[in-house]
Amino acid sequence: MKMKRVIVRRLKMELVHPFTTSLGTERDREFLLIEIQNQDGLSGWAESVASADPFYKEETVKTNMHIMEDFLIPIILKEQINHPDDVSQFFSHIRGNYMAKSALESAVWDLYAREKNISLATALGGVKKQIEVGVSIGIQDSTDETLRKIERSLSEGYKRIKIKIRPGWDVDVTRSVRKEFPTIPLKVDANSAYSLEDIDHLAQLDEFQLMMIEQPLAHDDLIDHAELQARMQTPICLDESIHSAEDVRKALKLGSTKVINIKIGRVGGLTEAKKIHDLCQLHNIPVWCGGMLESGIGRAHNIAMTSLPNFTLPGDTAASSNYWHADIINPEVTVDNGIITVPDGVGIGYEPDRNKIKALTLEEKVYG
Ligand SMILES: O=C(O)CCC(=O)c1ccccc1C(=O)O
Ligand SMILES: [Mg+2]
Repeated sequence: MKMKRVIVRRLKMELVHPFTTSLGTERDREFLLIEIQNQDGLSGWAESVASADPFYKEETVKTNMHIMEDFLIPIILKEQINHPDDVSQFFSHIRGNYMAKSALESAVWDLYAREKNISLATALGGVKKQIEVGVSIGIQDSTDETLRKIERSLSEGYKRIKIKIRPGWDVDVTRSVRKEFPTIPLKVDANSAYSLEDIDHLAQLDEFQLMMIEQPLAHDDLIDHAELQARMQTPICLDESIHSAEDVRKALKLGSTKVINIKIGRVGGLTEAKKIHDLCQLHNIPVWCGGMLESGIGRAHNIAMTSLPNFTLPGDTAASSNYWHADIINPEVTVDNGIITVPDGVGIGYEPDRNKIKALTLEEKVYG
């Protein structure tokens, strides 16, 4: 592969509904969209899941801009990349900055699949033609609103429900949900809102036959999660704590987790995501694809990755219309009775809509 040009666009898209977690409320998403062009005029696309604020993880749109411009893009333009797996090798001496690396690497993956005239799912070794998806429901103003939102999602066919929790909005709301919906696949996500001091409180969640509790403790912790897991029956699923297959190896050794949420951006790209998938498969640890309120382009990468065989639990990849008035791909991502059909078109399988992208672009930088 020979990369000719990298275009970084900064976009802002307004969410259909505000999304509240223990980290705060998001009303829109500002993010970087990457287009990498080769000599033959083909383009590979991806987005960075870094947001404007460093609340979920350290990275932001601005730190991504800096790392991409000063370190990563010069590598993409200079090195001979024979396969997308090479990219993470070329990036490996740059510490951290997973989301920035992932955005560029994922665009190389899309370009690679387009050059080979195959789908990204096929390029990754995907096997599933259809994937099951659930929905992530933010913290609402009242329990009633939460119940109504869940009811609507279930009527749309979503295969499982995740609700966000935080101190003051956890055991009681979960009890109400369970009472109204005794048998639905249900899980909760705390986004690191608790500490081991809350161990007795969190253990009350064992009453509710949850599929899992996602990232209850600190964003960078493995040790305390192991102590909590020893105390709770509900499986712990790590999100924020996992950046690599190495992190997964350590978490399994410690007993910190029984399920892994894979987010391509959080682990530095699709090559590392595949490694985590394979390692978990080897250890009979189920994985599922997390979400970061992506536009259609990041969503398309998530769908391709979820076609790998060990994505056995429904992911957070809901329909475009769950987030956006109008998405930036054609067609939009649609969900039929909780199922997305993995596109078999070339690359990510959805066409980026240049007119819509242009209308949402606040800034554009061209390299090469
Ligand atoms: O619908 C989605 O994209 C998932 C939303 C979600 O849960 C989330 C959104 C932003 C940041 C972190 C998380 C999370 O999974 O913890
Ligand atoms: Mg999470």
